Amino acid sequence: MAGSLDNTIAQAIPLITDDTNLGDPITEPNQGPVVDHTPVVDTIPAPNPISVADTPNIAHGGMVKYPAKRKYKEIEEEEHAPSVSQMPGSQQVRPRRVTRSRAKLVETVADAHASPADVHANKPEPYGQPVAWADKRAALNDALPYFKAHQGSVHTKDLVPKGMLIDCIVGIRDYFSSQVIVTSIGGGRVQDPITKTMVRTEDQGEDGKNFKALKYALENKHPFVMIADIWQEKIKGDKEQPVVVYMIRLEKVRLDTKSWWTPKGVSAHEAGEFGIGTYSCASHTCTTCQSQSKEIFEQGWTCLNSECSKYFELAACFDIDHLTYSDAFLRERTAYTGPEFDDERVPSLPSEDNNSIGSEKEYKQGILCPKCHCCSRRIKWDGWCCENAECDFKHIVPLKQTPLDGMRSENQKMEQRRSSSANDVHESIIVHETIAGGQEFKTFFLPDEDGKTAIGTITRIRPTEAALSRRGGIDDLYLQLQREDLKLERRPAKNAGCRVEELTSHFSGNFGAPYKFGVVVKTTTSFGDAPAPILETLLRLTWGGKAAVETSVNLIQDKGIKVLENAIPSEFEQYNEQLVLGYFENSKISAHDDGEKELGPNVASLSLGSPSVMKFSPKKGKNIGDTKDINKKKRKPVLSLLLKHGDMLVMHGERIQKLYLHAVDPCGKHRFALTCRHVRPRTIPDEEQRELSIVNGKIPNRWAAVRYDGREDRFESSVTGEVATSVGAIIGSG
Ligand SMILES: O=C(O)CCC(=O)C(=O)O
Ligand SMILES: [Fe+2]
Repeated sequence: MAGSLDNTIAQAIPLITDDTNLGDPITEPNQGPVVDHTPVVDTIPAPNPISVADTPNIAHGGMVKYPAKRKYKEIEEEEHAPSVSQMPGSQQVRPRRVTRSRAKLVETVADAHASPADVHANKPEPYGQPVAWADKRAALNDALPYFKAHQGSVHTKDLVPKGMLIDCIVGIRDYFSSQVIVTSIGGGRVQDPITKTMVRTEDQGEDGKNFKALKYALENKHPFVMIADIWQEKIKGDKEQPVVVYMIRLEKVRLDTKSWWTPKGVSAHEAGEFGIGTYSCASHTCTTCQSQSKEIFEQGWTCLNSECSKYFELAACFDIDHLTYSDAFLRERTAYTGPEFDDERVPSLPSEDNNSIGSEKEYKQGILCPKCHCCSRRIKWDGWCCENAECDFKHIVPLKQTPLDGMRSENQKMEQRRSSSANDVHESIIVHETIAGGQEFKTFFLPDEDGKTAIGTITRIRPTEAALSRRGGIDDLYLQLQREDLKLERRPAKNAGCRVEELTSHFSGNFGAPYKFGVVVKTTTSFGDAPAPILETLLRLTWGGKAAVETSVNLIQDKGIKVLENAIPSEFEQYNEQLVLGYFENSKISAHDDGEKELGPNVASLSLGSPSVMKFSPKKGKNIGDTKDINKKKRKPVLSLLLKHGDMLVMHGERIQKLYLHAVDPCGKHRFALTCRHVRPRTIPDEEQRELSIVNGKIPNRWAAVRYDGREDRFESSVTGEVATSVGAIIGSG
């Protein structure tokens, strides 16, 4: 189906160009006096790796300092980009322009792993500054409300396109000027098994997500830059066969302001800046199908209705690689007839608000640095630092203490909601409840693949009300933690198969022995330098960990539970590491195991603040639980547990980590999870690291002399014999 060339649609999709290499194909000026369809691409200077294209009502305020050295973009190849195999291979007969553009294009692809500095070489200085730019796609996604596509080129919301990313690998006929962009619509390509590049093997259909969204916007006049048209053309496919692709023509809505990427000092004509009505592209009616098509090619008119037998007949006379757009088509400008629209491209900085804590979801999004326009993610718990290494901009919105009553009501509501939900525990799991000193122990024996033999226990320990609210109790611990600088940061997530760097959704910080965990926690603070609430947590979890081991061992004996030999040890190895995770609203930790080879079999965590749901699922291929999904990566959980403020959760038995994954989804605005482990120094091959784990994991003497007894809910000093309900009473006087 050919697009109607008469449609003129206004769009407000911000156009984002990964302009490390913004287009190159049509680089050679037409011969003769007309030079305007030159410029664009090869002259678009692209000062930054990824930037938001200028739209007329954006003010480019302030001077921009560009990074001297730009890292090469870490963007996945866009779906709309052409592949190497689409590049023509043989020498061309026709125009210099095309021949050169092909050479350039091949170069472009070959350059795909070159440094941005090379890619930008020989491009002239731009007229203005980009509204927004970033080194990483993830930063664009985090900072810009109008571009949140982690893969693919078009960001849509409720089926309406909001932003489009055009990357450095361009199509054979792609065209970029100050006012017009012609490019293909992404989607429908597959990876060539040999070259690993994305190739087009067949005609692009109408069912692609991007096509549907852009077509919808075209028909409904949703504001954007402007989609002036969508139509189909033929290009060469993976085996040089002609394949049909959808092309799109984007025009700026307002033509009276200069685009930032226009080369400095060139005339309006050279930059391709034309008014409405100055040029017009002839349309002709097809004698076969009666539909109208514009004369878009320099080589002559062809019917652009792909359902017509005369569609793209030009291809019979010319190699389709040699088709070039006509000057009239490239210079014609379309009047915008859509509604007024808000063209705000610069989101405002989050500010302090009396009704917010500062950990609500809006505080986790990225910012657009007002100094250098770099899209910057919220990496640090305390605030935003510009991600441009050359910019010193910081934006701090201090987190307020979370009100205890609000936090409590979050917990209560969650408990009520969960009490009505069934099927949280798979039938193969043995469950026992015991009470010790008022604390509720719930122990779950996780089965091996035979469904009968236990291989580990999950114990949830729920404190008494008094243990939460008494002076020096768990509520106080939570408030104290919020006053400490825990050096929490979001760190690069290890995402198998994902080439785009993403940060973890939660913030983390490590104390004691260094620990590598799904994410790389590079730094650690020794227990000697750790703040008091971290060490108090260590004492509490040490009791919890030991109590869970004892309870498990007693239950095995008392109830005659069948256990895999040595899978649930009765010994407890003292923790020497604590990982603190901080969760804002909507943060979570996705499925993982804590099965690093350096770790002991016992892992205990304390939940503080908002409630959460922790789920255990069998790993792929393990004959456990519901086996209908046995070969799926994401499997149905066999255990789903509510973790409330003050709950401890102990995993005991290293086989748990081999057979199961766990994930935690907090439901609220602010949560901490503090998890202690035993990192076995002798298993660390590197001498320096081994030494570090011993030194950093050493508990300072005055803390090592104190023990928490959860049954009595009190701290005791083995040196002075003092007993108190608050650890401060002992440490302070010790
Ligand atoms: O947030 C939690 O409760 C769980 C944390 C966790 O799984 C971990 O630190 O490994
Ligand atoms: Fe974990």
